[in-house]
Amino acid sequence: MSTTSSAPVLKKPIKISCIQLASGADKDANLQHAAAKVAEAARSGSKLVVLPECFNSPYGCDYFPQYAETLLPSPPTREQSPSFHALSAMAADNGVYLVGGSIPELNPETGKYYNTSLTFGPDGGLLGTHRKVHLFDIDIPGKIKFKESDVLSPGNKVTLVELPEYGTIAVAICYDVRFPELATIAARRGAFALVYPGAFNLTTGPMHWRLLAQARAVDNQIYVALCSPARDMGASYHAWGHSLIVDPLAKVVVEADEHETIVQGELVGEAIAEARKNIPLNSQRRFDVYPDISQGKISFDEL
Ligand SMILES: NC(=O)CC(=O)C(=O)O
Repeated sequence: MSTTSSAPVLKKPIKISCIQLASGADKDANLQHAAAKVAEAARSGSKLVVLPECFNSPYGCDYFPQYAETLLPSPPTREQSPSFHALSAMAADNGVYLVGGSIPELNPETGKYYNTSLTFGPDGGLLGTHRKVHLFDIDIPGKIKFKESDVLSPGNKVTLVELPEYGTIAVAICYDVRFPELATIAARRGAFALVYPGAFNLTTGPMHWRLLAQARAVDNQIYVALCSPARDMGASYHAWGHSLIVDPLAKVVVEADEHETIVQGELVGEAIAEARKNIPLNSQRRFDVYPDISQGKISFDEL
C-alpha cells in the first residue's frame, strides 16, 4: 500500500488567470500586448498569471529559428532575450507569479532549439525553466501533420516551481499534457496545480483538449490550467483556444471560446483535501502490484 502526505499542498487560496492572448508576427507588439493583459489580470486580483505557448510568435516549425532567443548563460542580456526581460518586468511590475507561456529558444553552444517556458516570481526573478519534453510529432491523414522534432530538441526534466506563500506548481507545455506520468510525478511530489501553456488545433482540440485537462485532474486530484493562444484564422496554425481551469474533481471551472479573453479561477487547498479525503486514491495505491513512478531516477528542474 502507499503512503500519503498529510501536508497541505496549497497553503492559501490563489487566484489564477489564463490569458488567451491574440498575438501575431510582430514580436515587440506581442510583448507589449502581453504586458497590458498581465496588468489587466493582476488588477483583477490574480497572483498567478499564465500566458500561452509561443505567445510572442506564430506557432510552427518555420518560425522557431526566426523567433528563437538565447537564454543561456542565465540571465541573458536584453539583446539575447528581449522576452526574458519583458516577462521578468511583467511579473515584477504587477507583483505576480508569471508562467510566461513559451518561447522558441536557441542554445548557442549546441545549436539546438527548444520550446521553453520561463516562470518568474513577483520580484521579477526567474523561478523555473521548462523545455517541452514531449515534442508534437503527429500525422492524422487529411487533417494535420506536425513535426516539431524537425527543428526542436526535447527537454529532459519534470519542472516543479515553488511559489513560497502558496505551494508548488508543475509547469509543462502542450503535448506534455498527453503523458500522464509527468503529471503524476509532479502531483506526488506535492504540486497543487498542473499548468500547461498549450496550442491544440482544430482537429485535436475538440477531440482531446478538455478531456486531457479533466483526465490529469481526476488522475491526480489537483487543479489543471491550460492556456491557449486565441484563434487566428489568418495564421498558418489555427489554435483551438478554449483555455480552461479544471478543479481537483475534474469539473471545468471556466472555459473560454476561441477569442481573446482571460479565464480566471480561485484555487483553494480545501478542494484538493476534500477530493482526496472523499476518494482516497493516495492511500489506496498498490505499489506492491505496480511501481511508484514518482520514486527512483527522475530528472527534475526543481528550484
Ligand atoms: N501543439 C501541441 O503541442 C499538442 C497538440 O496540439 C495536441 O496534442 O493535439
